[in-house]
Amino acid sequence: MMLSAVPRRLLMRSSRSLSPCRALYPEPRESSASRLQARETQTVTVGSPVNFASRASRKCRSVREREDACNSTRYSHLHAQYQQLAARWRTSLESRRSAWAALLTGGHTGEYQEEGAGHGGGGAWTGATSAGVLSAAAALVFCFSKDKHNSGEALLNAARSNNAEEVKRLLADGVDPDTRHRLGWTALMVASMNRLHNVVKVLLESGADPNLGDNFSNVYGTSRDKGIHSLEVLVMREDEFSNRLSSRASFRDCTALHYAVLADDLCTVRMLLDAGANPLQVNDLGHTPLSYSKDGEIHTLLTECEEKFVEEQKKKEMDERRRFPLEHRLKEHIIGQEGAITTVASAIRRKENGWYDEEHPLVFLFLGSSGIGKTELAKQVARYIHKDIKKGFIRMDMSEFQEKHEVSKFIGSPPGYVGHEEGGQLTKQLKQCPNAVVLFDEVEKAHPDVLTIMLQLFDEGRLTDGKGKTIECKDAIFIMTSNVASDEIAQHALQLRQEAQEQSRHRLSECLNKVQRNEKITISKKFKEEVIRPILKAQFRRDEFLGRINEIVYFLPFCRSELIQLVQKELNYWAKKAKQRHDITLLWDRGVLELLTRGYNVHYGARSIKHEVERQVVNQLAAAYEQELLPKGCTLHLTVDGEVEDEEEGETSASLHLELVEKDRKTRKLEIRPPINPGQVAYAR
Ligand SMILES: Nc1ncnc2c1ncn2[C@@H]1O[C@H](COP(=O)(O)OP(=O)(O)OP(=O)(O)O)[C@@H](O)[C@H]1O
Repeated sequence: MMLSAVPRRLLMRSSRSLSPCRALYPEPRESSASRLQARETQTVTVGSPVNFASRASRKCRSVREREDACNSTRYSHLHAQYQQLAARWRTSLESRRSAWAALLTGGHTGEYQEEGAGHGGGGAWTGATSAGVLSAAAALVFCFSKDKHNSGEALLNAARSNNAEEVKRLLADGVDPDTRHRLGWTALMVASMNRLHNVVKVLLESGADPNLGDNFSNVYGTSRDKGIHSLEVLVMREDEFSNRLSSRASFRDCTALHYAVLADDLCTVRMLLDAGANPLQVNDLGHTPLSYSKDGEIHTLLTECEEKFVEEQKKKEMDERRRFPLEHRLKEHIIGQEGAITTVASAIRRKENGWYDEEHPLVFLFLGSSGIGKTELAKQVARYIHKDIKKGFIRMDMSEFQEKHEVSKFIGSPPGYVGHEEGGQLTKQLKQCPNAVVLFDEVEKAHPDVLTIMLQLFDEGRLTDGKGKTIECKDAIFIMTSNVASDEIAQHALQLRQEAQEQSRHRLSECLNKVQRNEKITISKKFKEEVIRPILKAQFRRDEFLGRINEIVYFLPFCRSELIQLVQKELNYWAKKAKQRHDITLLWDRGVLELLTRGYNVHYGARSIKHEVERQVVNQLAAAYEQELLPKGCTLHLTVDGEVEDEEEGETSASLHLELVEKDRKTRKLEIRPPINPGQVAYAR
């Protein structure tokens, strides 16, 4: 059932509960015991929030019944625990109330007595004390506690007791307005739930964040997470937060605004919205504050604010996109592949700004050899669009759908067939996020029937699963990757680079000794039409399939400067690991980068660089570590023995070795015993 459908009825208590903290409330003319007894005789309607809310007392009652029936030791124990807790909380609450009362009235001189250490912390004062006998000094000692934890607790207590002056004073003393209760909520949440307007105002003025979410889930979940008895959690929640909320419903990630709406408090809702509370923020259950509002002023206000907020957010995103274009973001993660990045970013820009055909989803085909950044680019696009990459990125390995019967794995089997209940791999994930970035990896391996389904998906922007349910996904982005024609593309790119190099050499050789390479190349239209299109047509056999692809994106082999960046990235990765795991600082020369680029293999792309670094550098580090040659906290210098020629061709006798940097900055070559012998590693193209 959608919680939003019945949130208020289930989340809020319509009458007072019979929990231990209720029995402790200082209602003057009735003793706690008689109240507890009276409440135990109340009839509780099954399924109503009252019934729902009075679990602690029901537990207590059931304990007694069972005790009478079978004298079970287990339940006597629970009962005893309950009694003990109730007594402890009575003492604690009464003393706190006394302290607050003393503070509020300006304080009286008198005496106070502290209970044994470890009993209830700062608030555990003797239950015999009352507001009258508590001295102002005692109250001040209680509230002026210098301990950070205690002052955070004091803030929460002051907020709960509607003591705005004390809240102000504590905040002026430097207490963090966003301090959390040990069960997860903040003072602003407490004040919002309890309609304490002055406290809300003071907290917001002091910079309390209205968009923080509660870490408290429900009584049982929190009890499990924190390792605290559920009764104690229940008592704390009722006593120190609110007794009007269900103990079962989850409140994780509820903001102060969610609570103000639950409390039906227009004034607090206004204050929070004015202070920048986000009306679109969802809690753990995916509900915005609006889902908890009744029809009326709060509902209207929140609806208006949601619309305004969406507009503002759009504006902000536009500004952000202008200041930091998608191309720049992608280039932070992807080395080279400028053509691919520009093509993809331009298509997404068209979509984001409303310059697109909203009837069809965006479809890309990424072509190029292995390990060259196709998957990485798809992931980065998903991260940019969705932030939450887990749901926003769907990856389908199309080699799993090579057989005709595997179509059912893709979209689910029809009723009566095996696996009908499970649903399809694609449809299940698309249902969760219909505007996801979907990667169809190695699409050339898919069975033609699967391609037919994909064509329907690309063409109509919707998909019908085995159960007959239709998923609308016109806003999704579909990316297919393929290694088809990768050799031709690589060959063509290398040829273009060579030609560009020749031209540069020709132009510059007269004035420069070293030729400056022009490494930017563009795949020609002629090559795409005459070489690539026929290969794709032969592979996919259908013009309409190719016709539905918005952009065919070409990924090219890495040039020299890109290889240097890849090696640098890899070494940075290992240097970070060395520091984190072993407190070792790793440094290297430029020559090391040059030498490691020689491990590049055009068929394996960036993966070949990763493996080369592992072989030549990480192996040495691991062996030196094993042989205890690396003192803790040392600095290592990775350097090259021999000359690394600048030319890409030919062999070199150069090799890598590790040096230990001594305290006087002198270096000492590490003698790593076999099997690692870097001197024997020769680099061949
Ligand atoms: N251009 C690049 N910039 C940075 N890292 C890259 C680049 N290309 C590949 N890598 C790294 O190499 C690894 C493999 O890359 P990726 O998965 O994107 O390859 P691919 O092109 O999809 O190859 P395949 O077709 O084999 O799946 C990843 O760890 C990725 O980070």
